[in-house]
Amino acid sequence: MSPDGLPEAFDVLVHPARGLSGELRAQPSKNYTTRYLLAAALAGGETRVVGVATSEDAGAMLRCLEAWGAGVSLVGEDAVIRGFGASPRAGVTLNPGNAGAVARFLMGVAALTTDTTLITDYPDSLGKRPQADLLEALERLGARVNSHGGRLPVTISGPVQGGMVEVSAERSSQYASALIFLGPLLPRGLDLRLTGQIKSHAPLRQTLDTLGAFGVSYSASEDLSRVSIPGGQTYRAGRVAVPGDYPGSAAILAAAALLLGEVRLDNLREHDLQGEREAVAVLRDMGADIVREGDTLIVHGGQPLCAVTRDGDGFTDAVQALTAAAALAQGTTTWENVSTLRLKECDRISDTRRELQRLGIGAEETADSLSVTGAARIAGGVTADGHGDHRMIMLLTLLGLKADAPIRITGAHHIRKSYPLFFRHLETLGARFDYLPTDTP
Ligand SMILES: O=C(O)C1=C[C@@H](OP(=O)(O)O)[C@@H](O)[C@H](O)C1
Ligand SMILES: C=C(OP(=O)(O)O)C(=O)O
Repeated sequence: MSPDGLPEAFDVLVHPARGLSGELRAQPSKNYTTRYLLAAALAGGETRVVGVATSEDAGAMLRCLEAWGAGVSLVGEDAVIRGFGASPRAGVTLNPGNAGAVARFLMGVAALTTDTTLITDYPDSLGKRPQADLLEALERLGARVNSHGGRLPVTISGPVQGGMVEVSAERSSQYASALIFLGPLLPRGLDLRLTGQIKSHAPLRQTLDTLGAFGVSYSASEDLSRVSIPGGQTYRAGRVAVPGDYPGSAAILAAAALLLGEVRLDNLREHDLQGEREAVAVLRDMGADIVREGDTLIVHGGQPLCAVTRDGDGFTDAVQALTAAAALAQGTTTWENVSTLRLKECDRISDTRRELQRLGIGAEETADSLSVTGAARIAGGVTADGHGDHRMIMLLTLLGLKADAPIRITGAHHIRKSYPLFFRHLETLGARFDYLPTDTP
């Protein structure tokens, strides 16, 4: 059993639900947790990160920072970090699990060390995700890099001085974020030029926001194609509070919109840099009844939904959740400009299309878009493949709640990557799941 009371590895059987009602507090943001923990470690003194996520990705960051020499103690819901500043230990092997952002941010910082090796125990997921754009930028800065054809495992050694460097932001914003975290600690700082069509602006802004929260100065052009960070700075230790998580909450909001009842979701501040905040506006445009009262969103579910066409890049981690709404909306919804979804925990375009089709829902793809034609009903009674991807599992769960007969989702424990209490939260709203232990983690 794991701390959430669920088997270590399991499939989930999702029972159809008539309605969802009740109140929840949104879990802590994944993206801010990883950033605040890293910045706290890069600071000299002690930082209290208030209300950290308990997901596997947060755990991966804590484990790696500790291996590099940070002091880590968990006090209630907070993490207290004693930083290593600009001097992480040399010769350490880090395993960020399946956490892409964690892996990439650590690769950037590894240029402060000698012989940091990053490995993964997810060779079929993180092990396949591309790292070359970041590794080449680090090499151009003077780092020594060994990789497995631009993929993990990689070994990185500094020192690097800094200066001007280009990095492609076409496949992921995480490469640029990694360099931005490194920049202030380099003697010459960084004059970063982002090349290609920049994707995922929102997490980049969260990275810059984090620098600001730790007293680091920088300047950035409006379109983020240039970021200048003066060198020789320090991250200032202190106290930061993690806001609520919009990507995971988007799945709760979509579930609440699809089913009858009233759901109140607290801890979601209105002015937030998480792009997935846009999920609220998208659901409203589809016909959902969502009202905001301060940090609480109130959903009156069961309204008929209609299709929309949107550029999905601004809310990349909410596309799967919104696809559940699209699968039951009238008409064909298209998420455009979402090519980066192919490079996440699974291929969130092709794999999603296949799972939807298997459930009898019309779906089509192009290189950079996904279109979904809403079905009047979903028969269910089938097994769907979770693809080891927490966001695919959220999507399939929502479809199971709306189906006529239960849907079994394989590898549902991978939900713990970002939202360990996802099933528990839905249970408190009235959903019913059977957890079926499996052998293969
Ligand atoms: O910087 C981050 O924390 C993240 C950036 C996004 O990735 P891409 O920049 O690869 O789109 C997002 O999908 C991921 O969950 C977290
Ligand atoms: C893609 C995701 O995370 P990461 O890139 O950090 O693995 C995600 O949370 O959906």
